[in-house]
Amino acid sequence: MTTTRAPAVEARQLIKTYAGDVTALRGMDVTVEPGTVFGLLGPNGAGKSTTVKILTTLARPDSGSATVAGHDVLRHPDRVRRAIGVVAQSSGADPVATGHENLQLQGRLYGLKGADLSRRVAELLDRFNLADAAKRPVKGYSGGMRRRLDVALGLVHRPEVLFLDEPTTGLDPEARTAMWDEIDRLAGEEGLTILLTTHYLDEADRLAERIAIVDRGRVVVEGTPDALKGELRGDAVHLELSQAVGEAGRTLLEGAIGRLTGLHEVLVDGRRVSVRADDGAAAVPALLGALDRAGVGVAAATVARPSLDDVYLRYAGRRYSEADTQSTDGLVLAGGAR
Ligand SMILES: Nc1ncnc2c1ncn2[C@@H]1O[C@H](COP(=O)(O)OP(=O)(O)OP(=O)(O)O)[C@@H](O)[C@H]1O
Repeated sequence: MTTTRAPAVEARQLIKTYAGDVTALRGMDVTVEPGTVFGLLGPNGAGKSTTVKILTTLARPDSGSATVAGHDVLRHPDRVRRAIGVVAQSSGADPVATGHENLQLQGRLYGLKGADLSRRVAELLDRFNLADAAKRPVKGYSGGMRRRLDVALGLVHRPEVLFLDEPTTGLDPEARTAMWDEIDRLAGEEGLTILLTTHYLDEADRLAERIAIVDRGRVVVEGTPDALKGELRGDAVHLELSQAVGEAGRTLLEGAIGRLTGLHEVLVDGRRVSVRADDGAAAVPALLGALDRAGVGVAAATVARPSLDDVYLRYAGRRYSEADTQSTDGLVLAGGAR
């Protein structure tokens, strides 16, 4: 017999307007199944942090409802707080205190004490590879160590649901990969439910079983990374012509390429030819042949799997990079999300 477990997180039609008439959420819906990693993906200002703030009881929606670990965030915020761990964008650790002291304090805040507290702190220091640095003040930690301590702090009281708000922003590539491995481990071995927000397409692709793409305060599309990418049929083939073609050449080429089988969405623009192909590798020789017969030289050809950036473009109607007007710091574009 199969039993259906209630979602670990369920938000329905959340609306939130800030002072100054900024509508941060315009009907946000999120459902996260227990024991899964869910990624809220979107550029700056999309509404990810506001959603997390409401789900973690730090902000109230104007309307809409939400439950976390089965508790209503508005009616039982205290129960929600006991069931969740929160790793905010900015570190909550005291920089003057040591890693050990920070964890001890956090544990006491959640009512742990004595041998139970000491055991939990030692376990987390070990687990997050911070045992050697445990007696050093946090201000001397590297970015990666601080972030690992932040996650450890969020886990002291053994929460059911962990919220990670941009867990790897500002980390170098090595620390980022280490954090990804850690998140994988938490989800896999400990059955923790994780809701993470991220700007990084490749991060969502790598970690999350399901992704919701958020744009202007609502989810524009949701699904598994593969399903989202699979919606973009086949491979993207890009050719660079040795010379730009004019209007007549464009029509001629689009016609010639369009007659080849297995190719769709042919677009010729100056020196660029973009085509969707059922099988990109097989399409290249056929394309080169067609262009050769049309007397057009080709300087370069690339075949790429569709990226989440392409999905974003399709559903949000703009490029991920264009949507992010405030900061492109570390933003991973199409190349990172293959
Ligand atoms: N306290 C606030 N007061 C006024 N406006 C706010 C406040 N917090 C967020 N906003 C605005 O609400 C919108 C959504 O912001 P939010 O921080 O939820 O987006 P985000 O997707 O988390 O962005 P980021 O990736 O930059 O954290 C933005 O237009 C933002 O400027």
